[in-house]
Amino acid sequence: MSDTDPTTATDDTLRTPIVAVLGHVDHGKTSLLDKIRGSAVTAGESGAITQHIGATAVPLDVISEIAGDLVDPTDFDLPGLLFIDTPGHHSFSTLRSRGGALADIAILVVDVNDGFQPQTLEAIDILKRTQTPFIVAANKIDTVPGWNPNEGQPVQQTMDAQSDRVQSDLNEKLYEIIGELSDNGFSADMYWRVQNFQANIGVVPVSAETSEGIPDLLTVMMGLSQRYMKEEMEIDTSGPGVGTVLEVKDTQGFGTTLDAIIYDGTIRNDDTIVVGGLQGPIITDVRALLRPRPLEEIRTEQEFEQVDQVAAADGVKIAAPELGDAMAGAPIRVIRDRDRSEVIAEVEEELAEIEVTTQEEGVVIKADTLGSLEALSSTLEEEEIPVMRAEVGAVAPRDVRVAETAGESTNQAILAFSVDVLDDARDLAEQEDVKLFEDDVIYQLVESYDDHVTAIEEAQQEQILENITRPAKFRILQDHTFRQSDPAVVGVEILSGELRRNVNVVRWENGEANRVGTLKTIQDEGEDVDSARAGERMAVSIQGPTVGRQVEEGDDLWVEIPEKHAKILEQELKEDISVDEREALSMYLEKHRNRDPFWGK
Ligand SMILES: Nc1nc2c(ncn2[C@@H]2O[C@H](COP(=O)(O)OP(=O)(O)OP(=O)(O)O)[C@@H](O)[C@H]2O)c(=O)[nH]1
Repeated sequence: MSDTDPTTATDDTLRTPIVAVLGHVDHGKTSLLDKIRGSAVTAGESGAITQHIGATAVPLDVISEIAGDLVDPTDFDLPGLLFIDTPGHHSFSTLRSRGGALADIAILVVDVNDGFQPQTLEAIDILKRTQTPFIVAANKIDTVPGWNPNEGQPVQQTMDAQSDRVQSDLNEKLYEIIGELSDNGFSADMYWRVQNFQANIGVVPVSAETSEGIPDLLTVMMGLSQRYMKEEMEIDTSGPGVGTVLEVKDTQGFGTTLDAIIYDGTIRNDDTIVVGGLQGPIITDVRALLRPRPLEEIRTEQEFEQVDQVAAADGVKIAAPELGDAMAGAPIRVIRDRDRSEVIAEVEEELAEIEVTTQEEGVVIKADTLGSLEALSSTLEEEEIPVMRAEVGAVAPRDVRVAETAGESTNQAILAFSVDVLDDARDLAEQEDVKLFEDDVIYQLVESYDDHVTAIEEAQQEQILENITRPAKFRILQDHTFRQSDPAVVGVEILSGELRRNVNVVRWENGEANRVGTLKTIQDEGEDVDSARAGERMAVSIQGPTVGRQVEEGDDLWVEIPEKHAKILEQELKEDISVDEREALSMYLEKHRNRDPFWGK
């Protein structure tokens, strides 16, 4: 272990704040992280920046070197910042700790040209829900037309050096971002105007390309943590370690291992730990704690070196037996001198805390980590989409078997978030007509499911409409009786609605609807047609009446609508029928309701 690495010094009582980077795709999360790492490597002496599992630690002296005049290291006693290496809110929601987000603070990256995009909003929702303080990095300022880059400079300095037009162009874009933040319930301003970072979101213009504004970004993050989070950073680093599983993976020579972030206490290479697993807590003995070798030694035999212990906050790879069932996003707790059952109970509680509500009827959801399962489930809850089964892991045939049992056809679906679908599960799903939805973006996953539901509902609606008698009113034309009876064939004009074949026909007499017969065919100039619309004139055959007796030329006739159909039409399908039909329906209902006010209700 290097002495200059503050994050592993066990006598520290203030731990490193954990920073996550979120934002819309391509807005520059990875570039920004790379730039921070790169600047740190350049600024620090060799070895000052250590490789960690899943995270990059940037110590305070390196930050102050990058930030120059902006930071006076004597103002700070926090050891630096620990940046989580995998950007994006997917990893952010995986990175949970007891009671919320693992990250203490976040950077929301927004492309100045692109402004707020769907994933920006999704990230904001997650930050709100987890109550994580954040600042906004308004990225790509170097792309403003006419921009004159000043590599690595503080942002106000480089902005002042730009032409008036460039300055006003950039300001306009920045104010748009501030406006969008305010639309989402956050009061925000340029960071140098923000007095109270708890009440206001600071916007830091940066370029991940030219490093302009990077000094400011680090300064603001450091200041924010020091000012508002110092108390939360006060931990007993010598206590038993507490952490979160980032990833479960095979490591050559060590079998299944856990990449984990320890956010409290210390983990030692002879500790017994409790880890959240698919079937409940796993109790196992640490075999080795691994961290990447320093860069200069990387060519030597092994990628990892063993360490005796790791203190919060830090990333570590844990090798131990029986980790096959461990879940990404699950808690890890060291037992050491604590009561074993108490620690197990704590892990159980933490697992139970991850809220995924399931119901008897609903869809099946699968996700790669507990955190993402929780995030997906909460999105579905907001959308009122019921979930029947929720699990971490790849989609397997038994998931299809479960989905198949859903009563509603819309629920015979599996929503798979960032997980594999086993080949035999895919085949089975196709065979059993269970719909599979796969995506790495929650809102897109939910959107494609929604589209599917809409399509099913529309098809069902059409099916219902097809089997329902639709309203129409028509008049027998004068001098247009082609045949008097058996069946009567007369010329008619459709007055309202759409007339179809094979319907019963009524005539209103003294407030009563009297059935006169069944309309069998409709002909347009000698050709059979299925229907006729208002305004059209047709020849129709009606089985039952004799013209001159039950019906007369000039009579107004109506399609007879069964009461049940009338009710469905009025209550459920009103939006799906034409204006014309709606008009015919309301006249028809009115006639009935003159006699019986509750008809069709
Ligand atoms: N000119 C300029 N280009 C940038 C800047 N930051 C990022 N880019 C470019 O924008 C593109 C996307 O950047 P990434 O860092 O991959 O974006 P990301 O948000 O990590 O994207 P995902 O990981 O795919 O979600 C890349 O081509 C970068 O080179 C910037 O400040 N200026």
